Amino acid sequence: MLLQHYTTHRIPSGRTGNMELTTFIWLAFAPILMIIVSTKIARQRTRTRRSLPPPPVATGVPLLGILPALLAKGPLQVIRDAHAEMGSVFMVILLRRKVTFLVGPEVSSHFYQGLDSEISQDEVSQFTIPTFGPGVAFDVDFATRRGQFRFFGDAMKPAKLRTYASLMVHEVEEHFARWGQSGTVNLKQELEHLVTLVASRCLFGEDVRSKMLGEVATHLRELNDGMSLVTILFPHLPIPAHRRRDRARARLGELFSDIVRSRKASCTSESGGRNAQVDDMLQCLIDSRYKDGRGTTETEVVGMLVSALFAGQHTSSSTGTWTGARLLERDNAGHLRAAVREQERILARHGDRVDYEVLQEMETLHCCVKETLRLHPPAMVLLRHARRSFVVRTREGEEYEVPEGCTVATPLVVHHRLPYVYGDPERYEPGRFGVPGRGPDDEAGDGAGAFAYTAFGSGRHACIGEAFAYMQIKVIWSHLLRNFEMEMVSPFPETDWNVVMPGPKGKVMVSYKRRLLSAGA
Ligand code: HEM
Repeated sequence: MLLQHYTTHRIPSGRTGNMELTTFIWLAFAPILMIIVSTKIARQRTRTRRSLPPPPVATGVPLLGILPALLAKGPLQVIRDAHAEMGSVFMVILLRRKVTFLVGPEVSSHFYQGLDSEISQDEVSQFTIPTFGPGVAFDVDFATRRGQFRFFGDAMKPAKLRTYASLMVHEVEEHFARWGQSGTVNLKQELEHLVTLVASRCLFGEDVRSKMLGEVATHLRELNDGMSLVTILFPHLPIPAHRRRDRARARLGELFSDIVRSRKASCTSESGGRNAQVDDMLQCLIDSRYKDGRGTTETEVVGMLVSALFAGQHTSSSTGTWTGARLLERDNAGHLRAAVREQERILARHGDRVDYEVLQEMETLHCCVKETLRLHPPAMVLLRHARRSFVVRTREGEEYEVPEGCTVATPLVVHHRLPYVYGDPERYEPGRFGVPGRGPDDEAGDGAGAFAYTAFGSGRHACIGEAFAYMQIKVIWSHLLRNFEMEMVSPFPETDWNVVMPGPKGKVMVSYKRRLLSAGA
């Protein structure tokens, strides 16, 4: 039709007519030419990419792959051995599943920054559904999940964090007031309990907190214990830990549904169904709206409460305990002294006031926690699924094509101990983060670039609760440093590698004696 229109009406005779004819031919054929050229370029690119080798594969047993090695040596050793043998990009086969490991900042950018349509969390996170429950996280489509994470993000803005800081201080003071003049405690158990109380107080208000003392903390522990390495492969395997997990999730569902219902009932119709008096995360979640204007359902709010508690509870309490274990290690007496001196200086400046602004000044303590997280990241390995193949280039200049359809893993436990990123990587050295001028793109300060430090993830799925977690741990440890002399009386804890989020294994026994720190210059 278009061609007919031009031939009938637009082509006059003579020179001008010839020019118009030429223009017309160009206009008509240019798109076709462009398509031909771009198809050729695309084919050329595909050919170049196809010629790249896949990552080297670690040898394993037929059918089982590396499973026997995993059971014999544990995940950390298997990953370390494969990394030492094959370098920063390698593949292992686990029960016929291909898992490509990427170690080091140079090969991590697509993992953290790639589009979800190309490298996604969905396929590898289905095992979390029995823990988080229906209607949330990986039980829902991408858009709904992004909406739900936005609701969390709104509840973690600085204005809200300011309110949480004073609630945290109050809860921490109340908890440690129960300690005697001197004594011995299991620090791990103490902090597990305290972190649950603090999180529930800040995020869900008085309603949930009053129930916390009873059974919620126990159920959260059961959820964590029910997420072992076996769970990733067989989330519904009928083992006792999974049965306990399912019972715990069902009970938390009942408890939180009651709370949501009674909170909703207290919302008056004059306030548009909103509770104007309450300003906690529970209320935020109840009031939140998805982009299409839909409100949250009771099941979703309950699921989000469980998810937020689960995401923050074990991660923060184990980081609090590891921070203590590191600072109380004999070799680290100098770092402990530096952290105490910082508290003396802050006392001199602000008296015993601890709030959001004062917490920002605790840089030495911040670096102590950050260095703890480098050595003991609660998320041992982060996972994705390659929906499309992609190319990675190692530090040595080798290129590999990570195949479509495989699982992609970044093991933080190895990644954070690379000697070319962190000098003397096994040493606890909070000062490595304290050099002024180091930007977020050069966390390690040696030019290794972005993705060198990923305790809170990075890029598209970076942790939403990072600032909250730091605040909470700093409130706890500033209080302990100011009010107690402490000594670790059990050996330095080993790591419990059996769970997905490894923490300190066994008891962490600490003796304490009360003191009152005086303000220093
Ligand atoms: C020391 C404490 C914490 C650590 C070490 C930690 C670590 C992480 C890591 C590594 C990720 C990225 C996961 C990935 O890329 O696959 C993540 C994501 C996330 N974290 Fe945390 N987290 C902590 C505390 C919290 C708290 C207190 C909350 C608050 C509710 C929270 C909520 C989340 C959420 C919602 C995501 C998903 C973000 C997304 O996918 O867009 N975390 N966290």
